Amino acid sequence: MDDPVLLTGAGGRVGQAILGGIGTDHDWRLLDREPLAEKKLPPGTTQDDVYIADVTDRDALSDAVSGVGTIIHLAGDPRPEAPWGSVLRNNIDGTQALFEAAVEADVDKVAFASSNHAVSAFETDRRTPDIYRPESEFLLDGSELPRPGNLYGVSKAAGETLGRYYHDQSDLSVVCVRIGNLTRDHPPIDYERGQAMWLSYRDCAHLFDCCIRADYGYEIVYGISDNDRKYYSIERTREVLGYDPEDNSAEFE
Ligand SMILES: NC(=O)C1=CN([C@@H]2O[C@H](COP(=O)(O)OP(=O)(O)OC[C@H]3O[C@@H](n4cnc5c(N)ncnc54)[C@H](O)[C@@H]3O)[C@@H](O)[C@H]2O)C=CC1
Ligand SMILES: O=C1O[C@H](COP(=O)(O)O)[C@@H](O)[C@H](O)[C@H]1O
Repeated sequence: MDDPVLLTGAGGRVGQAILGGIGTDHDWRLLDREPLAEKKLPPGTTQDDVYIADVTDRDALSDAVSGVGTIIHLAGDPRPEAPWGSVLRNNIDGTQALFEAAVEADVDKVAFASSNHAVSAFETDRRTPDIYRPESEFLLDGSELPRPGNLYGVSKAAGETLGRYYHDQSDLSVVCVRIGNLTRDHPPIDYERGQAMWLSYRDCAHLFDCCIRADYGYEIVYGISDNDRKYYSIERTREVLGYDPEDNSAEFE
């Protein structure tokens, strides 16, 4: 197994979903630019395992990645409406710094938090809302070119391309997970798009556990629950990572 695992953006929603599900299964290092309250640390992890640093701080990153087997890289600006200055700094520069540090430290694997917004412009007026419904056969499978619907999506497509570059330049394994809509306890209400791309907290934790344990080269996969409504295929996620989701937004309708 590829422990210790560095989790960037550990204090956020995705980070906490992961730690809530598999917090006791790995030896963690947690990085965030904000301090992490005790309640955000899984059992067995202490403030000594926490790095309070910005991902654009290359010296701090070099310290945090030393001796690490796998990195789950979540830190960044998650807002679909985020302005260019913020995604350029936090998402693109930060992700480049992260991959560079990973290669320099001989890390084995990086799982990168990409997004549905890297491909959200596939949701044209002609296709929607039909593709959000169970009868639709329209499926993206990760082999399509990015088609971002906003500058945040552009930054995620850039992160995927940085991953491709660093994988090709070194033996770093990279999986880019195009995460759907992570919502705790139940799918988003009255929001068909969100129900089609719902990722439950337990499926999220299981998915990133698979990213730590599986063997891969370079992959782009979708990260959603096994929803009846879906326009993202999770076949590749199952095949390459062994992902076996338990939740389905249809069970809440
Ligand atoms: N929540 C969701 O449904 C989805 C999230 N994602 C991606 O997953 C990742 C995590 O998202 P969330 O947990 O929802 O966001 P969040 O805002 O809840 O958490 C992000 C965490 O990263 C930290 N952070 C932000 N910029 C940083 C920087 N420059 N250096 C160090 N730490 C920094 C923040 O302090 C925060 O704790 C993001 O990259 C986001 O784009 C992708 C698709 C869907
Ligand atoms: O990438 C992300 O996607 C989710 C879902 O997008 P939405 O536009 O349907 O809300 C979003 O909630 C999350 O904040 C973002 O990081």
